[in-house]
Amino acid sequence: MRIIGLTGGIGMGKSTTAATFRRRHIPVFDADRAVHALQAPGGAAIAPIAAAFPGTVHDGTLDRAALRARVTNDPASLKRLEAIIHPLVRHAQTRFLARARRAGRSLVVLDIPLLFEGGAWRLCDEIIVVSAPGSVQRARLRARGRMSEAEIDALIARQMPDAERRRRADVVFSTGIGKMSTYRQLARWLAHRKHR
Ligand SMILES: CC(C)(COP(=O)(O)OP(=O)(O)OC[C@H]1O[C@@H](n2cnc3c(N)ncnc32)[C@H](O)[C@@H]1O)[C@@H](O)C(=O)NCCC(=O)NCCS
Ligand SMILES: Nc1ncnc2c1ncn2[C@@H]1O[C@H](COP(=O)(O)OP(=O)(O)OP(=O)(O)O)[C@@H](O)[C@H]1O
Repeated sequence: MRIIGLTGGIGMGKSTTAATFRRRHIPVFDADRAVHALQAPGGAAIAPIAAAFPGTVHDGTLDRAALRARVTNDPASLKRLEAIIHPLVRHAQTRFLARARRAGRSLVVLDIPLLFEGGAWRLCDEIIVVSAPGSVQRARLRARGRMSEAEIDALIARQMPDAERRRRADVVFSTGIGKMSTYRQLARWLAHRKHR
């Protein structure tokens, strides 16, 4: 089974690219979604977060904005949160890979924002990085309207620089032009792989 890593900075187009893989019946592990599931009511991360960040969990429900505010400009708190979340995500990822192997899959995708930082790149046979100009990235985040300009700056600043990610990629999909162009790059890449 070949494992493809899919990563890129926030808003660069990971989810959009992952959706295209899914449409082609290639299973995708979505690390962000796994985090959300762990943090949903009843999720395994709720109790440790409530203990480490008092006041962010009410009646078993996580206040994401409150937790985000706590960790945004506080590297030590973010480290503490990551130390809770990342082992649980890795566990979910291991289960995903085991299930895919049992199902006899030949190709799977790991969609992980922190693919390089978290070490999952080591499991991958090939790595795709999605990349768009910084101005496009910021415009997309602004359009979502969920983060303040300061939160956007802080998040981009603490992520790995785009140039470094591209350097470590086997293939880069440019996602700054339009979705059709990204679909075409992906289709070409998949077609090429089949002949190997
Ligand atoms: C701080 C939290 C509660 C904020 O929640 P919120 O709903 O506002 O954002 P969401 O989780 O949807 O993430 C928004 C974007 O930020 C990126 N991001 C989130 N956490 C991190 C991080 N620690 N480092 C880099 N990027 C991150 C996500 O990949 C995503 O692209 C949440 O992001 C969290 O628990 N983060 C820590 C877990 C983590 O490291 N996740 C990274 C993916 S494995
Ligand atoms: N190739 C593309 N061309 C134009 N717009 C795109 C393209 N890819 C993604 N977008 C748009 O950019 C925004 C971010 O895309 P997407 O959600 O796929 O990024 P992401 O990397 O998964 O983000 P996050 O890191 O926050 O999860 C979306 O509004 C999406 O419609």
